[in-house]
Amino acid sequence: MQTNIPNRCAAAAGGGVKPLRYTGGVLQMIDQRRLPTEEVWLDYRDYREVAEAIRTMVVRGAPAIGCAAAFGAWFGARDIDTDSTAAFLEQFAAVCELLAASRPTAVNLFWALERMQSFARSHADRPVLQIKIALEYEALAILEEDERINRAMGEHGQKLLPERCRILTHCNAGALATGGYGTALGVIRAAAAAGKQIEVFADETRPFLQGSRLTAWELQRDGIPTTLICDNMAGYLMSQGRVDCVIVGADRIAANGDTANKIGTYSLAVLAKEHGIPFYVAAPISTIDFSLTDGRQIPIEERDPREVTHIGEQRLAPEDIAVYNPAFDVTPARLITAIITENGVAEGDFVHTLPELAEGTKR
Ligand SMILES: CSC[C@H]1O[C@H](OP(=O)(O)O)[C@H](O)[C@@H]1O
Repeated sequence: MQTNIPNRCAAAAGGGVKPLRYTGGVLQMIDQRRLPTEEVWLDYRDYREVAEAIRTMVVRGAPAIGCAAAFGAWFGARDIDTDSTAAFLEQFAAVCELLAASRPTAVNLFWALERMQSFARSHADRPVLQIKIALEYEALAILEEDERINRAMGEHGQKLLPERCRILTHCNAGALATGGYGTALGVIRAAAAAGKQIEVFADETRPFLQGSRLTAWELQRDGIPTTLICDNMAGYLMSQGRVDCVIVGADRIAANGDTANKIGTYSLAVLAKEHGIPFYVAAPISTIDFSLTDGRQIPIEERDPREVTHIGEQRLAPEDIAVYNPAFDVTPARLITAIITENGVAEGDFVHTLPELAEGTKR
């Protein structure tokens, strides 16, 4: 069922729209493929439908994907029909495996599913019904924690910014990519809320256009001055001295700070280095994959060539042309000035400064 419910109140509060809502056992997600022209909310009650929503990018953005997967796992657990805890845990693992196969790069997906499974295992001494009830609350906790984490991240990040700051951002690392408030856009929101004079340049971010369709939409609703540019304009803008820093999100950060993010991020980092512009990554601790020593180990998703050859139904390229469509690239740590998290800002040798920040955080 589709419902058109304006979400002005959240936007007015400067927190941006919340892309997921859970009410009465139904997960409602805004269909991000149809923004900015249509604000359509879709209802989800089944884990397979949630997996498809992640795969087709109804919901996208590393933390938002993790939040959606947590509710998908809860839906799958709810429908398991057994009183045997061992059988339940085995079937629940299969539910999480299907959800994990939806997209490969954003580690938050796997972090959320592992958190749901380890939560279930830790309650293995309880009756199955009690485990199921507890899993619903764990999914809610993951969603509610996410906005709090992003607001803390925003406060740490905004302290890095001068009173007047012209920020270039890529893709959408906003409220739409999270449980609320955003990561890179959370830093921008926090700086604006602190009274700093913020101006944003948003890369359109081909081929899925998260920048022109989502970031521009979010920041316009917040009343934050934003200028949309094509991806190939970023270098010229920097050469004109019109960018004070770059702030982006992340989908997976290796232990040495190498960062996978939307395709085009690496190019921006090289350009920023050339022009002596600070390059910041904003991401929750849950986006750091300490099991990977460096970025070469991060799986990079390749998506449907049609995303490149078409805009909607409009064909842009000749039929049968070869297409390469990696959804992410990896920015080496040496090009990253600082990594902003909810626990503070990591700089310098990330191999040491990231674990220090992560100390004591449920990962
Ligand atoms: C707050 S992380 C958002 C992150 O996810 C985006 O990828 P996608 O839109 O394909 O899910 C992009 O890499 C953003 O930086």
